[in-house]
Amino acid sequence: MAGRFDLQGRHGKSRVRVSRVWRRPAADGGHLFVEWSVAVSLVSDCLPSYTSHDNSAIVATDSIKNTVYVKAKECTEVVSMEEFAVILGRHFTSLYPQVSEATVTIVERPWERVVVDGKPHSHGFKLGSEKHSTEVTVKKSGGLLINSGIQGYSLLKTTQSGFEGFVRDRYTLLPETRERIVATEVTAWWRYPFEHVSQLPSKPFCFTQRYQDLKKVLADTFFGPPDVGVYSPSVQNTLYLMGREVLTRFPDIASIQLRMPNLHFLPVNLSGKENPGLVKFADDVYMPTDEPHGTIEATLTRANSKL
Ligand SMILES: O=c1[nH]c(=O)c2[nH]c(=O)[nH]c2[nH]1
Repeated sequence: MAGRFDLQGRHGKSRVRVSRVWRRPAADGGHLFVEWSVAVSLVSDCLPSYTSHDNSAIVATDSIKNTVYVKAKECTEVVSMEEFAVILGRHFTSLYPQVSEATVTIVERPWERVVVDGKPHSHGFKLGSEKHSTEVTVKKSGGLLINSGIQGYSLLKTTQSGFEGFVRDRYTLLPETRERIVATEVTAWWRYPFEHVSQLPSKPFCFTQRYQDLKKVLADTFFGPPDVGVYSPSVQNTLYLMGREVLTRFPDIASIQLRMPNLHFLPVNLSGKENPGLVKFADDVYMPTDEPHGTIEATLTRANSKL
């Protein structure tokens, strides 16, 4: 309590951009490279800095920023984003008595190794699209929360999608269809099962590999087999099947949250008095638009989960 008011504060540094190279020989697969945007937010007992001129308990946000670079330097062995976030969280909560909790958020810029003449390049990278991110909270007790996610994962298929049987009333114009384009930009968040730093796997569990595997399960479920695909009766149903497949394939994931906007491709029909039937839609010409777009989201949680 600070006088008559209940006061809770946090401070930290956002958008701390750091890159790291791990210089493996070409024979071992070449250089590894990451670019991360790191945010650190501390729960720290420094109330006098809010209510008076006493800054004596503040870990300066400038020092927080410097720490990100010091820890990146110290990671001489390859680390995943999740591991790096835990390293930072443990550092702040163990070094400073006044810091009871640290939340570290990292978003990765998706640099991907290029392939030249069919061979993975030893030190060349290009920027991909979808982004991997993580939010890790470490408590002084060692209590842990690791959520990771994917953003901007754009998926589209040109057929095997429809939408029928929905409410028809005086507000309805949309025709029913069994043939449409379906496109979305998936955002997903999932929770890892480690609840204390002592439970963290050394190896071979690798957060980065898990991200790649999970991404593949999401896409494979969305698309279906390469030759025939799989019919989607709604974005809702496809979203559910994607989430269910993740929970089925990865028993240690307790819960997944999926957001899948429905990015519309509208049939083009152009007609006027002088040019009747100028363009008649035959599942060929569309007007892409994401404004407005449908918003479909759901969270799937394992039925027996503690969450
Ligand atoms: O898959 C869909 N789900 C909806 O809820 C919806 N609403 C809409 O107009 N089109 C669609 N498509």
